[in-house]
Amino acid sequence: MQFLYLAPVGLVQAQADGAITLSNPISAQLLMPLSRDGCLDNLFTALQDVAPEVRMLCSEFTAPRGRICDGLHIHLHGGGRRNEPAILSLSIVKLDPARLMAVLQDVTLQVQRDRQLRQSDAWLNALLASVADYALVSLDREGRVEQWNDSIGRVTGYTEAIVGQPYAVFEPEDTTTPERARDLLREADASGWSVDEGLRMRADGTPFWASAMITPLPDGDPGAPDTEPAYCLVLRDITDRRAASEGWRQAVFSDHLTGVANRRGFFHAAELELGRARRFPRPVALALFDLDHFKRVNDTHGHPVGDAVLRAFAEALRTTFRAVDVVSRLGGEEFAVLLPSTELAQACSVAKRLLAAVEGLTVRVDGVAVTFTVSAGVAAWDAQMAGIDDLVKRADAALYAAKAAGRNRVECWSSQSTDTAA
Ligand SMILES: Nc1nc2c(ncn2[C@@H]2O[C@H](COP(=O)(O)OP(=O)(O)OP(=O)(O)O)[C@@H](O)[C@H]2O)c(=O)[nH]1
Repeated sequence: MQFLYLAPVGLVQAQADGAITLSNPISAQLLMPLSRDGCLDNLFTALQDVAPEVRMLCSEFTAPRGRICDGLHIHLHGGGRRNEPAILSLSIVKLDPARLMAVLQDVTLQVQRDRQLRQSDAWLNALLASVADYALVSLDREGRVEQWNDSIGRVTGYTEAIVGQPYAVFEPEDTTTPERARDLLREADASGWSVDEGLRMRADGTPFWASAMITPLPDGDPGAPDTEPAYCLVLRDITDRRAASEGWRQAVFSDHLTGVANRRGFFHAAELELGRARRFPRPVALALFDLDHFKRVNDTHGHPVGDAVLRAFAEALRTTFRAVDVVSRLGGEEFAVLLPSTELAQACSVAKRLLAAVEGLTVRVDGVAVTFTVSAGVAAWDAQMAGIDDLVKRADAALYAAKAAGRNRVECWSSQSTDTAA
């Protein structure tokens, strides 16, 4: 009896003909406004105007007990204003041949929310179906693709098999690091969004230039499982726009002779990378390269052959280092490579690999075959450094040590190499 009174839903016990034998306050609240004469003694009479079928449903239910209806929605005329119920949910159970139990609930808000959700879904589906050059990707907390949709298929060609993969799957191999991918999520957390522009790859291996914007989804529940959607990634194919600005970028940031980044491009990229390393600590290494006795190449074979050697060396750098590494010509026969997310030892071993590749290289131009060697100095970023100039100084000291020790070798920075340089 106490349960009947305290239940958060309307409960009505009635006889087979609808005569009410027991009801709780909530059911009275819900049914009273429906009653024509202000009396509440029969369930069927109370529902006569809004759900006349209930009487018939009960009379046609011939089994001795069982569920007559479940969650039947009753739409009330004129409801929904001033917080009045507009939709009731009604379930009726036949307890035995003589008794019915009805459960009534005001589901107005719930139904409205469902309708709004369905409407949002319809809008989103319409959007996904009509956008031509955007892929709208939901990501989980770890940045993995959470769901596939048509826009992803259209822009990137990926199928549902992409679900669960890190969003870096859209980026060509070696053009990013897991740290870089995480940076964009953290940046989005901190400032509401993050944008990255760069090369992306379709499932069939064709590249396109994309702008990628990540925004955290509102109301993310911090306790939700890691696989729940937590970010929205909007990937836009901007190859056309990029083509228009490419000439300008090339002129400002590329070395005209070798096509790698120029001094300006290097310092621009390095400042960005060190900014990231300051915010989200991770290793960064720098390798400086200087061709050995390059003056002799020019003096012996002429300047055009020297140029061909510089171009061949830049190509060797490009093929040895990862796409995410910033290969640049600082000037003359001096080159620099910035290696994000790389420890000193790893950077030294790649530099050694490069020297070995150069040793096996013969540049043939105008009937002349030229071989050459190169020296390298490698240093690693540490948080005590004021900026990129400090890192360049260290790598330069190591390079000086490599030249002093006989050339065609790699030196990693240590306090001793600083002494040598001094
Ligand atoms: N062909 C060509 N030569 C260049 C270019 N820029 C600088 N150089 C030459 O690079 C040479 C650098 O010579 P040095 O600084 O004496 O160095 P090195 O002969 O390589 O000797 P070490 O570095 O001590 O091994 C000079 O002869 C410059 O003229 C360029 O764009 N093209």
